Amino acid sequence: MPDGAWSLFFAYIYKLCLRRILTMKIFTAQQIRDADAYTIRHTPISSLALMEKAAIACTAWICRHYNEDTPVYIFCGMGNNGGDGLAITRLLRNRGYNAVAYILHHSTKASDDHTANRNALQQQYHAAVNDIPDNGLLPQLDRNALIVDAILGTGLSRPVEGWIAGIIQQLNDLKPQHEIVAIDMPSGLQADASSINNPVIKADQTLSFEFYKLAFLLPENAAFVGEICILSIDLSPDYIAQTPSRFNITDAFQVRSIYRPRKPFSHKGTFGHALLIAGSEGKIGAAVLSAKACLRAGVGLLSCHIPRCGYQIMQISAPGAMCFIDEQQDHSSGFHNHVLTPEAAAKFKVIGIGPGLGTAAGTSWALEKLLDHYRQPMVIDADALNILASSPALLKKVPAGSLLTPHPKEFERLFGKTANDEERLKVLSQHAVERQLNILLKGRYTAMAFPDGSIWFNATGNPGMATGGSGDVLTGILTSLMAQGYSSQETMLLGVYLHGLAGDHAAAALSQEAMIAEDIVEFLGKTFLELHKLKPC
Ligand SMILES: NC(=O)C1=CN([C@@H]2O[C@H](COP(=O)(O)OP(=O)(O)OC[C@H]3O[C@@H](n4cnc5c(N)ncnc54)[C@H](OP(=O)(O)O)[C@@H]3O)[C@@H](O)[C@H]2O)[C@@H](O)CC1
Ligand SMILES: Nc1ncnc2c1ncn2[C@@H]1O[C@H](COP(=O)(O)OP(=O)(O)O)[C@@H](O)[C@H]1O
Ligand SMILES: [K+]
Repeated sequence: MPDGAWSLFFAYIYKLCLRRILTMKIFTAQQIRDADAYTIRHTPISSLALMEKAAIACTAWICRHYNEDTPVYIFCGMGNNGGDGLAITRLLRNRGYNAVAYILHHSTKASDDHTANRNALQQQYHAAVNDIPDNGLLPQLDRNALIVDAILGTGLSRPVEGWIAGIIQQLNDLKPQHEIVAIDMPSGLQADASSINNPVIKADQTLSFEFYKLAFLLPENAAFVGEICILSIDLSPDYIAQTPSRFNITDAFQVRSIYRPRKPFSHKGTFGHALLIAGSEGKIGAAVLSAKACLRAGVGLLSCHIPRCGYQIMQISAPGAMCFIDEQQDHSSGFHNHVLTPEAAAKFKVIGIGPGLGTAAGTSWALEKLLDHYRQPMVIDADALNILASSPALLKKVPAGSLLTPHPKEFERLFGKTANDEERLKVLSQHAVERQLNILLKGRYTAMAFPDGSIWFNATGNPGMATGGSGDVLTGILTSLMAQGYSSQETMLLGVYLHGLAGDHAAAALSQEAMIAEDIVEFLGKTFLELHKLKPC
């Protein structure tokens, strides 16, 4: 290739990487409007052309997923979301689809781009434009038609009510005979606030522009959002780069830039010695899963503190791990002895505690003693969290920089009930900031809150991981990465991503149903290889 072509190629790859990094940001509805306006002001693209770009991307997606025989009904509002719908109707017609637009007059004034697209559609395909009167009655729809929801997008300014709410209800009632594809947002869903008890379209698929919206990542909105596809419409990279966002989503390139491949002359001392405190009678499996994950995620040395009943089980299941055997048969109560002096504590790069630990009185007592002496960041999970939840004074003693990994029930025990998911995120972040802790809240999109107030979501993982022991595996991975010298924040971002991706590989090989927590450990190897192959951006 000539030199000029190479530099063009590299510029293209750089732009691609930059765009990937930029679109990790989750903007508010207002910031998205600003991005839109900035792009129109600072690049040679008009607002109508931007709408056309959005419509072209949606049309291409629809054509890839539905054939020309599918009747398409497009319900359009009076704003720019409706404008998108009208443009999509025209573009689908151009491609031979029987697409018809229905306009809902929820406002007396249409946006300029809505009007321009209405005129363009009417001029080319007069019969494709219909108005729905405000009696709120839906037209008769052909069987198995596709419904496109372009009623309301990020311009939603209040909960939907009245006859528009009635239309949303009627459209939802048409499922499952008809699938619904929402443009940008399912109508009625607020981008940045809870929509609990509001009328919202229940989309099977949401085609959204440029960014994930916060609402898409909240469990309470799962029934509205369906599958998500983010379509790029080339909003200004300058605006995106210079605009701070509190919420972000991790991606492969970001975690690749955190991941540090091993240097040829490194030795087991380079990768740290971790102490894992886990297991009680009947729950030694949790300790084993965690230990195996810790070893597979690359720790240099691993010691496990376990009750007497777990000794043989651990040595046989995870021969790579060393064992400290507690005096107690069925639970651990002497693990604080490892850290009574600073010299003893310094032996371990990190302590991971919790999986299957139990909440016996002796265990709670030892945890209190441990927290009295140990000031390094720890990884705290499961029963260790339950013990902390029962004592606010103990929670205060957790060393700054520690990682707390509650699932929703443990979170509620620790920090109390909340009215909705948005409020729960606020509480999550507030505790991370005030206590200088890194706290994740497990789920489909695990939310990770950091002491600087930022919240990162993870998108890897699948429902196959909803099986006992998956969380124990995560604790092992996080403990391992901390031991290897990753910072608390790096550990969380990288560890949660790897855990989910290993789960995705396990599901692809074995099915979501048949995969079990051990399989997440088994597929960590494939996951590291995949990460290693990526070039950091
Ligand atoms: N930024 C981008 O990346 C790009 C964005 N694009 C698209 O633009 C969309 C945003 O468009 P938008 O700003 O015109 O808002 P939109 O969602 O159509 O709603 C506004 C209308 O709804 C009304 N209204 C509000 N609440 C209501 C309620 N509860 N019940 C009833 N009515 C309600 C409000 O009227 P009013 O409040 O005055 O009554 C107004 O008429 C975005 O989602 C995307 O699809 C792409 O085209 C290109 C690039
Ligand atoms: N539907 C899902 N999509 C993605 N990840 C999931 C899903 N269900 C569970 N997980 C992941 O599996 C893990 C389950 O953890 P946890 O509930 O603590 O399990 P356990 O206590 O049985 O070890 C979490 O990391 C969670 O994010
Ligand atoms: K919509």
